[in-house]
Amino acid sequence: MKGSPAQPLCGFSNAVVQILRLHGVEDYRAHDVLQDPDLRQGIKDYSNWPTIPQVYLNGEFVGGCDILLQMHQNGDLVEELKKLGIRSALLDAEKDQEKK
Ligand SMILES: N[C@@H](CCC(=O)N[C@@H](CS)C(=O)NCC(=O)O)C(=O)O
Ligand code: FES
Repeated sequence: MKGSPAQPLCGFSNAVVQILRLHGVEDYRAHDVLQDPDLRQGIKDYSNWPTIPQVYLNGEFVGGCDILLQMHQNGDLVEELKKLGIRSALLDAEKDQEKK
């Protein structure tokens, strides 16, 4: 990403942080490519993907901001988190809604 989860330095990186936060995912490793030109280029070569941010689940490249947003909207992100043993906080938020 650009910047850090606490202080994203680009709207695209910020969007990814916010989507993950919505699902209750705050404990992940983030690397600031603005601090490291080799990482900035190297991660693009590694994933064969031209832009930052890049999201990896269990070491597997998932996509950037657009793809994460799409996965958030179509329910895939909840499913992918489930595969990692992470229960999305959004599921509990929905339950709370039902109770009201
Ligand atoms: N549509 C992209 C938005 C991200 C994007 O366009 N990133 C640009 C601007 S931050 C980028 O990484 N450019 C190459 C670079 O800055 O090294 C996505 O889905 O992630
Ligand atoms: S830093 Fe300018 S669009 Fe991301």
